[in-house]
Amino acid sequence: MNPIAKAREAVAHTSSHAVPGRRSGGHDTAAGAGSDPVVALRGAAVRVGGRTLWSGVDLRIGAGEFTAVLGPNGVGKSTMIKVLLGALPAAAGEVQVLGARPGQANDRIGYLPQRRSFDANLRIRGIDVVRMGLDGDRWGVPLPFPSARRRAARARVDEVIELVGASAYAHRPIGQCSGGEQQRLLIAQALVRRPELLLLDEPLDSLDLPNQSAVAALIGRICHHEGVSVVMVAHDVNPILHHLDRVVYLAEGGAAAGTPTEVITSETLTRLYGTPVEVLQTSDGRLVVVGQPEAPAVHTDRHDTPGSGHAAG
Ligand SMILES: Nc1ncnc2c1ncn2[C@@H]1O[C@H](COP(=O)(O)OP(=O)(O)OP(=O)(O)O)[C@@H](O)[C@H]1O
Repeated sequence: MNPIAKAREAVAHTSSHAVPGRRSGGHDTAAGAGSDPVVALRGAAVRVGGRTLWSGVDLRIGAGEFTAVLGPNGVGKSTMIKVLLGALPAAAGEVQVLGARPGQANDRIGYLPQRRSFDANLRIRGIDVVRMGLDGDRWGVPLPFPSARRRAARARVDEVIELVGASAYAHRPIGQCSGGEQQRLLIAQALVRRPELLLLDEPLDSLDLPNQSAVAALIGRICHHEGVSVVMVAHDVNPILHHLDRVVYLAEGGAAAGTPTEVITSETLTRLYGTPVEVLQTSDGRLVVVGQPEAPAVHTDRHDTPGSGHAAG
């Protein structure tokens, strides 16, 4: 076995679920080894376009945790979300989500796909976008609900809009809301059915720094105060670092999971990627990963050059 495969095997066997469950940020949630996991993968692999993106992934994500899925561009982070939703079958191994096969518990999951911006001329209001999370499959058709259920639905939409702090602009056309405002409204849409698990695909992408912090804090509150488990694909871990319970780093040959301080280290990432990786900390606490490899055949829109330093994620 070559040294890289050996290193990957070592990481796959020690890190994915054997990293001790010490908590990072002092969030006292019900998560941990004792409770049923919201997500469990065993020996999982995924193939797209005839190529294996990752394989041998063993992973347990506890209930009530805020977990980030990290890794180089093109490693298959968004694809993992698709696997969890049952949109793409695992090529090998076992995958369970909320105790069921992927796709079978989707009515208990809120999902925010990778960001799509709204056309500035779109007249549909923010509140209507949120409402679509409840009855989007019947858009434009009068609700057959009795009036008590209609009132309850309206109350839930108002409640969730208030929860994300979007009351001031929810009646404006969504195309006229800022990127951060649109993202809050989309998070409200994903929350409106009271999901137990929220799957978020790069929700901070293309937001400016203040909005990244504000939306990260909102997601942290939704997780730790509302008790919704969150699995979030992130390109940069720094805006969410202080809200996270766990991180999962994906690599071609496995995954490393644990608290941020356990996983985002030179030693763990060097073992995972089988190549020297250095984790540096700036004076303001930001993490910078140097030397993390690019996955092969990735798209090229926002990639760093291989071997260059970039924010952890
Ligand atoms: N249906 C498909 N057919 C062929 N290749 C695909 C398909 N879907 C995804 N891919 C490829 O699989 C790889 C992983 O894609 P994915 O979007 O999961 O990566 P990612 O880790 O989320 O990347 P990024 O950080 O750049 O968003 C990419 O190289 C992508 O081009």
